[in-house]
Amino acid sequence: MTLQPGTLSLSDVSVEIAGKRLVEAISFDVAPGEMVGLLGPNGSGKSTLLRTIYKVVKPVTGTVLVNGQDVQRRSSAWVAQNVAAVLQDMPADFPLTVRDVVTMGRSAHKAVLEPDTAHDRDLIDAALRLQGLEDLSSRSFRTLSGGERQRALLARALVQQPTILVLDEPTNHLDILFQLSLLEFVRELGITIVAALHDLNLAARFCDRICLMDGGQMAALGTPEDVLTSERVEAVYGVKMLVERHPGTGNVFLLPV
Ligand SMILES: Nc1ncnc2c1ncn2[C@@H]1O[C@H](COP(=O)(O)OP(=O)(O)OP(=O)(O)O)[C@@H](O)[C@H]1O
Repeated sequence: MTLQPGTLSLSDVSVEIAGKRLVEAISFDVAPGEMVGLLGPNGSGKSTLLRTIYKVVKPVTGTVLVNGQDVQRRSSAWVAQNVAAVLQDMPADFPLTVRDVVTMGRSAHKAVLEPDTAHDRDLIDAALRLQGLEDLSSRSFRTLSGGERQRALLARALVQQPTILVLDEPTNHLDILFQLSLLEFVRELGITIVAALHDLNLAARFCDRICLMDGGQMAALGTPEDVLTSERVEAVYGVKMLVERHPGTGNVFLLPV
């Protein structure tokens, strides 16, 4: 059986740092083109779990298979060719332009010091254009606003041409229009996405399934309708929420009571 590109499989993944279990026996599969949202309170282990997918953290138990391959047994270069990550609060105190930062995404597919080709430049131009960054391309990355930086980092991930996109709170610095357009945009890419999100309503609208984390464990996994019940949200977040159907989209939406 051949696996379609974009298959992700987490099996019994646990992470321990400094003797503390931060993630406990998480298992789920993500199908090609599916978007799974990781939800959960602050400190519930979302970022730590995401780090195991792009091989920055090594699990103490379990495996992460990307396209059927155990990421721990593959090189960082192989992982970068298959998985791109857009992270929150990336350090910005370096003297690179926006274009330089986006260009870094191509390094996953190139040897050290290999010059850019016309194909690389086309991809970089297209990603800058898609993220509305053409006019900012020669600006220093560190002078960008939080939202502009986020879009530049997404452009960098796009030129990496991943089969799986990992997003860690991608809408953090974005105004509501950019939150919606970013999530619409990444959904239309048609690639596999795992995204840590804090906004339950955006997650309900854009994710096929939700993995709800609580204290490093999986509290629930399923469709937004199945996972985001008022009882479960109150149990995990400690907040009473009214769960309704959005009259326009038909998605569930939640309001604090
Ligand atoms: N390198 C580390 N050393 C010690 N503890 C860590 C380390 N990294 C994460 N933690 C702890 O692990 C727990 C989970 O952190 P993680 O960042 O994965 O949570 P999160 O769900 O992404 O949180 P948030 O929503 O606040 O971003 C937290 O209690 C955090 O303090």
